[in-house]
Amino acid sequence: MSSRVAVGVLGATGTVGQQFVRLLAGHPWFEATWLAGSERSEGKTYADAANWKLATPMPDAAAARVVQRPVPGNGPKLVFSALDANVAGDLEKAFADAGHIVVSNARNYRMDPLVPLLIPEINPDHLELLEQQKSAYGWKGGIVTNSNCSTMFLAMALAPLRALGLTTCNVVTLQAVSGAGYPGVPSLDILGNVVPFIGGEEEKLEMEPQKILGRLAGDHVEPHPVIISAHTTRVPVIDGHSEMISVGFASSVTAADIRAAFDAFSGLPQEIGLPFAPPRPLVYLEAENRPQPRLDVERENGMAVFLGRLRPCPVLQHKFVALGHNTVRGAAGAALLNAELMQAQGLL
Ligand SMILES: NC(=O)C1=CN([C@@H]2O[C@H](COP(=O)(O)OP(=O)(O)OC[C@H]3O[C@@H](n4cnc5c(N)ncnc54)[C@H](OP(=O)(O)O)[C@@H]3O)[C@@H](O)[C@H]2O)C=CC1
Ligand SMILES: N[C@@H](CC(=O)OP(=O)(O)O)C(=O)O
Repeated sequence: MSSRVAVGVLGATGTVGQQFVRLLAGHPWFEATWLAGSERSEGKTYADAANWKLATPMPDAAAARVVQRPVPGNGPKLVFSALDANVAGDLEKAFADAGHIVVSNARNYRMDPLVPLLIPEINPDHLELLEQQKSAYGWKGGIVTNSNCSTMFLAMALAPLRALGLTTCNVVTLQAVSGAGYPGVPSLDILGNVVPFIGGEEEKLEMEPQKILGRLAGDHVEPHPVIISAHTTRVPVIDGHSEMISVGFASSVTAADIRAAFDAFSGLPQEIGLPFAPPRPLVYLEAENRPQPRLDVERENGMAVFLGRLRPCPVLQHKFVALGHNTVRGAAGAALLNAELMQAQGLL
């Protein structure tokens, strides 16, 4: 019998769900024993239900599992959610109510004041909000979320700059098509093209980092005061969101200060050696034409954020490029790291 903790995946058949299934197959602590989908998939084997789009083969154990109906109370205590946001609100709440710990990718509860919007390298203490959920909402379980994928890479890059007096940020994203799920953006809209609109994305990029970078003050998070302006675009890249970031500070900061802050950035996952923690959360690439999605996004198992091209900005003070894997560090991998931290802290 396996000594790994049994876990479930809601939305296991989708783009992010498939990354969960792939990453969990080799996980040292967790074992996916329960895979759930919509009515479309219920009762089929995972092999028949999932339109597998990853370059690695579908894990054998998952292929043979029968996809379940997402009924609260069924399945293991810990469930990862890769649910479509149209249904995640009601379903995740019902699972938390029934005693499950829901570690979610969906946007529905990210800005709930009592739900941790967790990046373990930045705000592990925000997990203390789980206790408040129990008393305020009466849930027997709880909900922890990871951020929007573009927010993830921006917040990771900005976190070490707080100590330098970060005040303002302008970000322009170039987001991969896998961010829109499957089948996602029609090929005739995206091939040879750039679409300068992703619904709701700019609002999330402007608000979520303030909560993530904020300070836990008893029963709530005081948002970090950084002001962010975001432009988001969809580009014909398969995996990997690039971000062109400019930053301003309360007083003059040198490029050397920023590089030192990037290079020194590390957190609790690295300190306690969580299985999915990248050795360095931020990896600065020296070449003048990096990071690039095709060359860099799969490095470090897709769990690090790659930075480069730090240079002066004549409008704010400095500018640089960031890149991250949107369905790994921006979604399934981030949720796995969140759950690893919770397991290490005895919260599961
Ligand atoms: N793609 C990305 O890069 C990122 C995505 N996210 C978020 O993660 C979530 C999943 O995204 P993604 O994988 O791209 O989406 P997909 O559309 O690829 O997958 C959606 C999943 O939800 C399931 N589902 C849909 N309706 C129901 C229902 N009524 N009951 C139960 N299950 C249902 C689907 O099951 P079935 O196949 O059986 O119909 C499928 O497994 C979304 O909330 C998204 O916003 C977050 C960060 C990054
Ligand atoms: N909107 C993101 C993916 C996503 O689903 O984000 P969110 O979980 O914040 O809705 C993208 O298109 O790349």
